Parts: sequence; C-alpha cells; structure tokens
Amino acid sequence: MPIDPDKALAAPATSVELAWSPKDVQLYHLGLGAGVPATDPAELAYVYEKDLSVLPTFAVVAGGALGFSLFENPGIDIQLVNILHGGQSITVHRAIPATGQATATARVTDIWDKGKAAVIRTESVIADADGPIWTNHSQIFVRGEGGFGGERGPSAVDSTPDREPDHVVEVKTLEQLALIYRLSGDWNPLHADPEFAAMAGFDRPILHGLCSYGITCKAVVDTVLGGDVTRVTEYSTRFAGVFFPGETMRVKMWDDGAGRVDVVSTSAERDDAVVLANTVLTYKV
Ligand SMILES: CCCCCCC[C@@H](O)CC(=O)SCCNC(=O)CCNC(=O)[C@H](O)C(C)(C)COP(=O)(O)OP(=O)(O)OC[C@H]1O[C@@H](n2cnc3c(N)ncnc32)[C@H](O)[C@@H]1OP(=O)(O)O
Repeated sequence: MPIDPDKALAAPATSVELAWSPKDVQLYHLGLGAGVPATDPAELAYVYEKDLSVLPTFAVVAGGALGFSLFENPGIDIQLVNILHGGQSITVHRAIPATGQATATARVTDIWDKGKAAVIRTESVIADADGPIWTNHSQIFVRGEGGFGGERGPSAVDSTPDREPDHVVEVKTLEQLALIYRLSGDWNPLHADPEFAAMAGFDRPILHGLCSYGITCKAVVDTVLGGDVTRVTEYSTRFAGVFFPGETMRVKMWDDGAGRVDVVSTSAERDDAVVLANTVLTYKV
C-alpha cells in the first residue's frame, strides 16, 4: 500500500540538526535572481556579505530544512516522479540570522484523499537554544495516489481582492535559474533533467515551486516593505501552475496598508497563467 495514512500519521516526529552560513544565504538569493543590477545597494543587500539581509523564505532551504525526509516516513511509499509541491507557508517567530545552528523537528500532520491524488501536509519547527525561529508547513500533491478512502480535506478559497492590484512587478528569470537554485538543496531532477521532466509529463524541466515562492516574496519585500526583510511575519501560497525557467514572473500585489498583502504571480509569456495563487504575506506595520 503506497500510502498508509494511519501509519504515516502515527509516526513520531523526527529531528535533524541544521547549520547555515552567509554563503548559503547568498547562494539562495542568487538562485532567486537577486543581485541585478549589481551596483544597486538594495540588491547588494541580498548577495554581498556586508550587512547581509536574509529573506524569510530562506527558511525553506536553511541547512536542508525541507529536504526529502518525507520519503523516509513510515506509511509513505511514493515515487519522486509523481510529486508536485502543492502549497507552502512559513511563520517567522524571530528574524532569521545569516549564520545559524538549529534543530528541525518534522512530522506529517494530515493526508487528504483527492481521488486522483493524495495531498500530504507536513510541519517542521526550527528552534535553537532561544526557542523556535520559524515554522514551515508544506503540502505535497502526489499524483495517482488518491482513492484510499481518506478525508478530502479543504478546498482552495480565493481571497484576492476584487479590484486592480496596487503594484505589479515583472521579474525576468534566467534560463538556468533552476540549475542555480537547486544548489541550495532541492536536487529533484524534475528541475534539471529533460528526460525526468518528460517522465513527469512536462516538455522541459520546470522551476522549483519554492524558487517561484522566493522570487515573489522578494518582489513584495522590495516593493511594499522597502527591502526590510525583518517585517515579514507569515507568508503562504498555493502552487497553482508550473513556471518555466526563463519566463517572466508577473507579481500582482494588493496591500491593505494594515499588515496584509494579497499576491498573485503569473507567467507573463503564457497569457498570465497563474503560478502562485492565494498568496498572503503578513507584515509588521
Ligand atoms: C517536505 C516538503 C518537500 C517539498 C519538496 C517538493 C519537491 C519539489 O522539487 C517539487 C516542485 O517544486 S514541483 C513545482 C512546483 N509545483 C507546481 O508546479 C505545481 C503547480 N500546480 C499544478 O500543476 C496543479 O495545481 C496540480 C497538478 C497540483 C493540481 O491540478 P489538478 O490535477 O488539475 O487538480 P484540480 O482538479 O484543480 O483539483 C483536484 C483537487 O486537488 C486540490 N488541489 C489542486 N491543486 C492543489 C495544490 N496545489 N495543493 C493542494 N491541493 C490542490 C483541489 O483543491 C481539489 O480538491 P477539492 O476538490 O477537494 O477542492
């Protein structure tokens, strides 16, 4: 039985030690396309070690925090080729340092049966001696693994305001972006190997969902928060459609001015096809 929900949910949380350095932060930001133009102080803040800023989305790669431990969880026997990242959220408990050591404690919290697919939700709490620094929640969409008689779970609710966005930013991405981004720890061949991508049903490798997530976060931080990464408190999204490296990410933002930005990211080249939906970033006012 590929997914045994009772067994998977009963499995105890597992812990892993994490460590990261400014070089990891710089590489992560370069993997989002940061540092252009290279003489812009706002961009240098992400890629130059002097007064280095740490985007809250670094939380998804710090020390390999997200990893693939899912495949080692009892009750989950799934194939990498069938998984797509379905959703992600980060809660930042305090500013993420450029150098750190912490313990990540992860477990499966829910498994939903969508008929043609299963959705597995995981939680990972990252803490050091001073307590929790951040919490990650991930939803993994596993094609072909539904139908085990489980609960269907929640449906998406579109919260996008019914008015023109306050800001629209276009981010042109590099054709080799996924090849840079994967060096931060997500080695899934889906993002590099054309043959593997074909097996997964794609014409060519697709971008990591978490790379699109980071690009979008940076666009919001730069546009709405004046580059102040420490103001972000929560950031969540649903991966609604694929994005191909080399495309232009169009990031539409609705800022309520009171600590909440709703965001939708699309592919400018593919007629505004939605990539990230139901994205909400909350910030300290
Ligand atoms: C531990 C953490 C490790 C994480 C590492 C992950 C490894 C990475 O390397 C992998 C990646 O980065 S993959 C790239 C990023 N992800 C994507 O590109 C996926 C984009 N989304 C899609 O293609 C479709 O939405 C698709 C295919 C996902 C769904 O589309 P459809 O099949 O058309 O589904 P649909 O008919 O619309 O809905 C069926 C039911 O499923 C629910 N659902 C849909 N999209 C979902 C999503 N993104 N996340 C969660 N649930 C989702 C729907 O709500 C629906 O259920 P219900 O009827 O109950 O509402």
